[in-house]
Amino acid sequence: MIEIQGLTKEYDGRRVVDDLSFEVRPGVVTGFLGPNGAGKSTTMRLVLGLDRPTAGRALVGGRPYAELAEPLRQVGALLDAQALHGGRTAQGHLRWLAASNGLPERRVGEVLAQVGMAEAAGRRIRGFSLGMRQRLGVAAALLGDPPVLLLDEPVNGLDPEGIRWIRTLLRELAAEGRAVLVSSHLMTEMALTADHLVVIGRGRLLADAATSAFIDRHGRTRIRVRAVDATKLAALLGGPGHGLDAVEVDGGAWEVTGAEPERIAALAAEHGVVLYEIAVRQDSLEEAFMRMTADSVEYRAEAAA
Ligand SMILES: Nc1ncnc2c1ncn2[C@@H]1O[C@H](COP(=O)(O)OP(=O)(O)OP(=O)(O)O)[C@@H](O)[C@H]1O
Repeated sequence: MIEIQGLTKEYDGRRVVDDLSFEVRPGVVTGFLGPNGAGKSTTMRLVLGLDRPTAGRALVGGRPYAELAEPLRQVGALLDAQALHGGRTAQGHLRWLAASNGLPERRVGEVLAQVGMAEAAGRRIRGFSLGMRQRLGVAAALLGDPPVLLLDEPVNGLDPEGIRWIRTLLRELAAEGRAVLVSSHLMTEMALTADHLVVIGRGRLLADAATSAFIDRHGRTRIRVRAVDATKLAALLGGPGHGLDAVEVDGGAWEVTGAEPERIAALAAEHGVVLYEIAVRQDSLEEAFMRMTADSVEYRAEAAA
Protein backbone atom coordinates (compact mmCIF):
# COMPACT_ATOMS: atom_id res chain seq x y z
CA MET A 1 0.00 0.00 0.00
CA ILE A 2 1.08 3.59 -0.65
CA GLU A 3 0.26 6.29 1.90
CA ILE A 4 0.65 9.91 0.88
CA GLN A 5 0.35 12.32 3.77
CA GLY A 6 0.38 16.09 3.40
CA LEU A 7 2.84 15.74 0.52
CA THR A 8 4.14 19.07 -0.76
CA LYS A 9 6.83 19.91 -3.31
CA GLU A 10 8.06 23.33 -4.32
CA TYR A 11 10.47 24.15 -7.13
CA ASP A 12 11.97 27.63 -6.76
CA GLY A 13 9.15 28.63 -4.44
CA ARG A 14 6.48 27.37 -6.88
CA ARG A 15 4.23 24.73 -5.34
CA VAL A 16 3.65 21.88 -7.78
CA VAL A 17 2.39 19.32 -5.23
CA ASP A 18 0.25 20.94 -2.56
CA ASP A 19 -0.63 19.19 0.71
CA LEU A 20 -1.68 15.99 -1.04
CA SER A 21 -3.05 13.07 1.01
CA PHE A 22 -4.43 9.80 -0.34
CA GLU A 23 -3.89 6.04 -0.20
CA VAL A 24 -3.33 3.45 -2.88
CA ARG A 25 -4.84 0.26 -1.54
CA PRO A 26 -3.99 -3.37 -2.32
CA GLY A 27 -6.25 -5.35 -4.64
CA VAL A 28 -7.34 -2.24 -6.53
CA VAL A 29 -6.20 -0.39 -9.67
CA THR A 30 -6.12 3.30 -8.73
CA GLY A 31 -6.16 5.70 -11.67
CA PHE A 32 -4.20 8.92 -11.19
CA LEU A 33 -5.76 11.72 -13.26
CA GLY A 34 -5.20 15.42 -13.73
CA PRO A 35 -4.61 18.00 -16.43
CA ASN A 36 -1.09 18.48 -17.87
CA GLY A 37 1.29 19.81 -15.26
CA ALA A 38 -1.04 18.88 -12.38
CA GLY A 39 1.83 17.19 -10.54
CA LYS A 40 1.24 13.47 -11.20
CA SER A 41 4.79 12.62 -12.30
CA THR A 42 6.26 14.69 -9.47
CA THR A 43 4.10 12.82 -6.94
CA MET A 44 5.28 9.48 -8.36
CA ARG A 45 8.91 10.60 -8.24
CA LEU A 46 8.45 11.62 -4.58
CA VAL A 47 7.01 8.18 -3.76
CA LEU A 48 10.05 6.58 -5.39
CA GLY A 49 12.52 8.74 -3.49
CA LEU A 50 13.78 10.34 -6.74
CA ASP A 51 13.01 13.77 -5.30
CA ARG A 52 12.69 15.07 -1.73
CA PRO A 53 9.40 16.51 -0.51
CA THR A 54 9.32 20.08 0.78
CA ALA A 55 6.83 18.85 3.41
CA GLY A 56 4.80 15.75 4.22
CA ARG A 57 5.70 12.20 3.33
CA ALA A 58 5.05 9.27 1.04
CA LEU A 59 5.23 5.75 2.47
CA VAL A 60 5.47 2.42 0.67
CA GLY A 61 4.48 -0.50 2.89
CA GLY A 62 4.70 1.85 5.88
CA ARG A 63 8.18 3.24 5.16
CA PRO A 64 9.72 6.03 3.10
CA TYR A 65 11.36 4.64 -0.06
CA ALA A 66 14.86 5.53 1.17
CA GLU A 67 14.38 3.19 4.16
CA LEU A 68 13.31 0.15 2.14
CA ALA A 69 15.84 -2.65 2.52
CA GLU A 70 15.23 -4.21 -0.90
CA PRO A 71 13.28 -1.59 -2.84
CA LEU A 72 12.61 -3.66 -6.00
CA ARG A 73 10.94 -6.31 -3.86
CA GLN A 74 8.67 -3.64 -2.35
CA VAL A 75 7.74 -1.44 -5.30
CA GLY A 76 8.05 -1.67 -9.08
CA ALA A 77 7.83 1.39 -11.30
CA LEU A 78 7.51 2.32 -14.96
CA LEU A 79 8.32 5.98 -15.36
CA ASP A 80 9.96 6.58 -18.72
CA ALA A 81 10.17 3.56 -20.98
CA GLN A 82 12.50 5.44 -23.36
CA ALA A 83 15.23 5.72 -20.72
CA LEU A 84 16.91 2.42 -21.59
CA HIS A 85 20.45 1.58 -22.67
CA GLY A 86 20.01 0.83 -26.39
CA GLY A 87 23.15 -1.33 -26.69
CA ARG A 88 21.95 -3.91 -24.17
CA THR A 89 19.69 -6.84 -24.92
CA ALA A 90 16.36 -7.16 -23.09
CA GLN A 91 17.77 -10.09 -21.13
CA GLY A 92 21.05 -8.26 -20.43
CA HIS A 93 19.20 -5.23 -19.09
CA LEU A 94 17.08 -7.34 -16.71
CA ARG A 95 20.06 -9.51 -15.63
CA TRP A 96 21.95 -6.38 -14.69
CA LEU A 97 18.95 -5.06 -12.72
CA ALA A 98 18.48 -8.41 -10.97
CA ALA A 99 22.17 -8.74 -10.08
CA SER A 100 22.45 -5.19 -8.75
CA ASN A 101 19.35 -5.70 -6.57
CA GLY A 102 20.09 -9.15 -5.20
CA LEU A 103 17.25 -10.79 -7.13
CA PRO A 104 17.50 -14.38 -8.44
CA GLU A 105 18.39 -14.63 -12.14
CA ARG A 106 15.47 -16.99 -12.82
CA ARG A 107 13.16 -13.97 -12.43
CA VAL A 108 14.55 -12.59 -15.72
CA GLY A 109 13.08 -15.43 -17.77
CA GLU A 110 9.87 -15.38 -15.75
CA VAL A 111 9.12 -11.69 -16.26
CA LEU A 112 10.11 -11.78 -19.95
CA ALA A 113 7.57 -14.58 -20.42
CA GLN A 114 4.98 -12.69 -18.36
CA VAL A 115 5.17 -9.66 -20.68
CA GLY A 116 5.25 -11.77 -23.86
CA MET A 117 8.90 -10.95 -24.66
CA ALA A 118 10.54 -14.39 -24.35
CA GLU A 119 11.25 -14.47 -28.10
CA ALA A 120 12.95 -11.06 -28.04
CA ALA A 121 15.11 -11.79 -24.95
CA GLY A 122 18.41 -11.75 -26.89
CA ARG A 123 17.64 -8.75 -29.12
CA ARG A 124 19.15 -5.30 -28.62
CA ILE A 125 16.90 -2.65 -27.13
CA ARG A 126 17.80 -0.05 -29.80
CA GLY A 127 15.79 -2.01 -32.36
CA PHE A 128 12.69 -2.22 -30.15
CA SER A 129 9.39 -0.56 -30.99
CA LEU A 130 7.77 1.69 -28.38
CA GLY A 131 5.43 -1.15 -27.46
CA MET A 132 8.36 -3.54 -26.84
CA ARG A 133 10.14 -0.94 -24.71
CA GLN A 134 6.97 -0.47 -22.73
CA ARG A 135 6.73 -4.24 -22.18
CA LEU A 136 10.37 -4.38 -21.12
CA GLY A 137 9.76 -1.50 -18.69
CA VAL A 138 6.85 -3.44 -17.19
CA ALA A 139 9.06 -6.56 -16.96
CA ALA A 140 11.63 -4.53 -15.00
CA ALA A 141 8.90 -3.26 -12.65
CA LEU A 142 7.77 -6.86 -12.01
CA LEU A 143 11.29 -8.26 -11.48
CA GLY A 144 11.17 -8.16 -7.67
CA ASP A 145 7.56 -9.48 -7.57
CA PRO A 146 6.58 -6.34 -5.61
CA PRO A 147 3.26 -5.79 -3.80
CA VAL A 148 3.14 -2.18 -5.06
CA LEU A 149 3.33 -0.93 -8.66
CA LEU A 150 3.50 2.61 -10.05
CA LEU A 151 3.11 3.24 -13.77
CA ASP A 152 3.27 6.70 -15.32
CA GLU A 153 1.37 6.81 -18.64
CA PRO A 154 2.03 3.14 -19.47
CA VAL A 155 -0.22 3.15 -22.54
CA ASN A 156 1.28 6.25 -24.18
CA GLY A 157 1.99 5.50 -27.80
CA LEU A 158 0.68 1.93 -27.68
CA ASP A 159 -1.56 0.43 -30.34
CA PRO A 160 -5.00 -0.94 -29.36
CA GLU A 161 -3.62 -4.43 -28.79
CA GLY A 162 -0.87 -3.07 -26.50
CA ILE A 163 -3.39 -0.93 -24.59
CA ARG A 164 -5.61 -3.93 -24.08
CA TRP A 165 -2.64 -5.98 -22.91
CA ILE A 166 -1.66 -3.37 -20.26
CA ARG A 167 -5.29 -3.12 -19.09
CA THR A 168 -5.59 -6.88 -18.61
CA LEU A 169 -2.20 -7.12 -16.91
CA LEU A 170 -2.93 -4.31 -14.46
CA ARG A 171 -6.27 -5.84 -13.54
CA GLU A 172 -4.60 -9.23 -12.99
CA LEU A 173 -1.87 -7.71 -10.84
CA ALA A 174 -4.48 -5.98 -8.66
CA ALA A 175 -6.53 -9.20 -8.46
CA GLU A 176 -3.41 -10.87 -7.04
CA GLY A 177 -3.66 -8.38 -4.17
CA ARG A 178 -1.15 -5.76 -5.34
CA ALA A 179 -1.61 -2.01 -4.98
CA VAL A 180 -1.46 -0.47 -8.49
CA LEU A 181 -1.23 3.27 -9.20
CA VAL A 182 -1.46 4.21 -12.88
CA SER A 183 -1.59 7.61 -14.53
CA SER A 184 -3.08 8.17 -17.97
CA HIS A 185 -4.59 10.85 -20.15
CA LEU A 186 -6.88 8.36 -21.84
CA MET A 187 -10.15 8.63 -19.96
CA THR A 188 -11.93 5.84 -21.79
CA GLU A 189 -9.05 3.57 -20.91
CA MET A 190 -9.08 4.66 -17.27
CA ALA A 191 -12.82 4.01 -17.04
CA LEU A 192 -12.14 0.42 -18.14
CA THR A 193 -9.01 -0.14 -16.05
CA ALA A 194 -9.32 1.75 -12.76
CA ASP A 195 -11.61 0.73 -9.88
CA HIS A 196 -10.72 3.86 -7.99
CA LEU A 197 -9.68 7.38 -9.04
CA VAL A 198 -7.48 10.03 -7.51
CA VAL A 199 -7.85 13.31 -9.39
CA ILE A 200 -5.49 16.23 -8.85
CA GLY A 201 -5.35 19.75 -10.28
CA ARG A 202 -2.60 22.26 -9.68
CA GLY A 203 -0.98 19.85 -7.22
CA ARG A 204 -4.09 19.60 -5.04
CA LEU A 205 -6.49 16.75 -4.44
CA LEU A 206 -9.77 17.26 -6.32
CA ALA A 207 -11.35 13.81 -5.90
CA ASP A 208 -10.61 10.44 -4.30
CA ALA A 209 -13.46 8.06 -5.09
CA ALA A 210 -14.52 4.79 -6.68
CA THR A 211 -14.71 5.25 -10.48
CA SER A 212 -18.46 4.51 -10.57
CA ALA A 213 -19.14 6.91 -7.66
CA PHE A 214 -17.09 9.62 -9.41
CA ILE A 215 -19.14 9.27 -12.62
CA ASP A 216 -22.42 9.20 -10.65
CA ARG A 217 -21.45 12.30 -8.72
CA HIS A 218 -19.99 14.46 -11.49
CA GLY A 219 -21.68 13.07 -14.59
CA ARG A 220 -25.26 13.56 -15.71
CA THR A 221 -27.86 11.04 -16.73
CA ARG A 222 -29.79 11.91 -19.86
CA ILE A 223 -32.84 10.25 -21.34
CA ARG A 224 -32.93 10.20 -25.12
CA VAL A 225 -36.34 9.98 -26.74
CA ARG A 226 -37.83 9.86 -30.23
CA ALA A 227 -41.46 9.78 -31.22
CA VAL A 228 -43.36 8.65 -34.30
CA ASP A 229 -44.70 12.21 -34.56
CA ALA A 230 -41.67 14.50 -34.06
CA THR A 231 -43.79 17.67 -34.09
CA LYS A 232 -45.95 16.42 -31.25
CA LEU A 233 -42.86 15.45 -29.24
CA ALA A 234 -41.31 18.89 -29.82
CA ALA A 235 -44.53 20.58 -28.69
CA LEU A 236 -44.59 18.42 -25.55
CA LEU A 237 -40.91 18.63 -24.48
CA GLY A 238 -40.18 22.07 -25.93
CA GLY A 239 -43.28 23.63 -24.46
CA PRO A 240 -43.54 25.23 -21.02
CA GLY A 241 -45.23 23.79 -17.96
CA HIS A 242 -43.82 20.28 -17.57
CA GLY A 243 -40.68 21.43 -15.72
CA LEU A 244 -38.26 19.23 -17.68
CA ASP A 245 -34.76 20.21 -18.80
CA ALA A 246 -35.14 19.07 -22.42
CA VAL A 247 -33.19 19.93 -25.58
CA GLU A 248 -33.56 18.80 -29.17
CA VAL A 249 -30.33 17.06 -30.20
CA ASP A 250 -30.61 15.75 -33.75
CA GLY A 251 -33.18 14.81 -36.34
CA GLY A 252 -36.18 14.98 -34.02
CA ALA A 253 -34.47 13.27 -31.04
CA TRP A 254 -34.64 14.96 -27.64
CA GLU A 255 -32.51 14.62 -24.53
CA VAL A 256 -33.96 15.19 -21.08
CA THR A 257 -31.66 15.74 -18.09
CA GLY A 258 -32.58 15.07 -14.48
CA ALA A 259 -35.78 13.02 -14.93
CA GLU A 260 -36.63 9.35 -14.60
CA PRO A 261 -37.46 7.49 -17.84
CA GLU A 262 -40.77 6.35 -16.24
CA ARG A 263 -41.86 9.98 -15.86
CA ILE A 264 -41.13 10.81 -19.49
CA ALA A 265 -42.89 7.68 -20.73
CA ALA A 266 -45.94 8.51 -18.59
CA LEU A 267 -45.99 12.13 -19.78
CA ALA A 268 -45.80 11.00 -23.43
CA ALA A 269 -48.64 8.51 -22.92
CA GLU A 270 -50.77 11.15 -21.23
CA HIS A 271 -50.42 13.43 -24.27
CA GLY A 272 -50.87 10.68 -26.83
CA VAL A 273 -47.25 10.89 -28.05
CA VAL A 274 -46.07 7.46 -29.25
CA LEU A 275 -42.37 6.94 -28.44
CA TYR A 276 -40.24 4.52 -30.46
CA GLU A 277 -36.96 5.20 -28.67
CA ILE A 278 -36.30 5.84 -25.00
CA ALA A 279 -32.74 5.28 -23.76
CA VAL A 280 -30.87 6.16 -20.60
CA ARG A 281 -27.44 7.64 -21.30
CA GLN A 282 -24.89 8.12 -18.50
CA ASP A 283 -22.03 10.59 -19.02
CA SER A 284 -18.66 9.00 -19.79
CA LEU A 285 -15.74 9.37 -17.37
CA GLU A 286 -14.33 12.01 -19.72
CA GLU A 287 -17.54 14.06 -19.57
CA ALA A 288 -17.70 13.67 -15.77
CA PHE A 289 -14.02 14.67 -15.49
CA MET A 290 -14.51 17.77 -17.68
CA ARG A 291 -17.52 18.86 -15.61
CA MET A 292 -15.65 18.24 -12.39
CA THR A 293 -12.53 20.18 -13.34
CA ALA A 294 -14.68 22.99 -14.80
CA ASP A 295 -16.54 23.15 -11.46
CA SER A 296 -13.41 23.10 -9.36
CA VAL A 297 -12.38 26.42 -7.87
CA GLU A 298 -8.73 25.32 -7.83
CA TYR A 299 -8.76 24.40 -11.48
CA ARG A 300 -10.57 27.59 -12.54
CA ALA A 301 -7.94 29.55 -10.64
CA GLU A 302 -5.27 27.68 -12.57
CA ALA A 303 -6.98 28.19 -15.93
CA ALA A 304 -7.23 31.91 -15.21
CA ALA A 305 -3.60 32.21 -14.10
N1 LIG B 1 12.64 19.40 -11.63
C1 LIG B 1 11.73 20.36 -11.78
N2 LIG B 1 12.07 21.66 -11.65
C2 LIG B 1 11.16 22.66 -11.79
N3 LIG B 1 9.85 22.45 -12.09
C3 LIG B 1 9.44 21.17 -12.24
C4 LIG B 1 10.35 20.06 -12.10
N4 LIG B 1 9.66 18.92 -12.30
C5 LIG B 1 8.37 19.29 -12.57
N5 LIG B 1 8.25 20.64 -12.53
C6 LIG B 1 6.99 21.40 -12.75
O1 LIG B 1 6.01 20.88 -11.89
C7 LIG B 1 4.72 20.91 -12.50
C8 LIG B 1 4.09 19.53 -12.42
O2 LIG B 1 4.74 18.67 -13.34
P1 LIG B 1 4.44 17.12 -13.46
O3 LIG B 1 5.31 16.58 -14.54
O4 LIG B 1 4.51 16.49 -12.12
O5 LIG B 1 2.93 17.13 -13.92
P2 LIG B 1 2.06 15.97 -14.55
O6 LIG B 1 0.74 16.03 -13.87
O7 LIG B 1 2.79 14.69 -14.52
O8 LIG B 1 1.89 16.50 -16.01
P3 LIG B 1 1.82 15.70 -17.41
O9 LIG B 1 0.48 15.10 -17.45
O10 LIG B 1 1.98 16.83 -18.38
O11 LIG B 1 2.95 14.74 -17.42
C9 LIG B 1 4.93 21.41 -13.92
O12 LIG B 1 4.59 22.78 -13.95
C10 LIG B 1 6.42 21.23 -14.14
O13 LIG B 1 6.92 22.20 -15.02
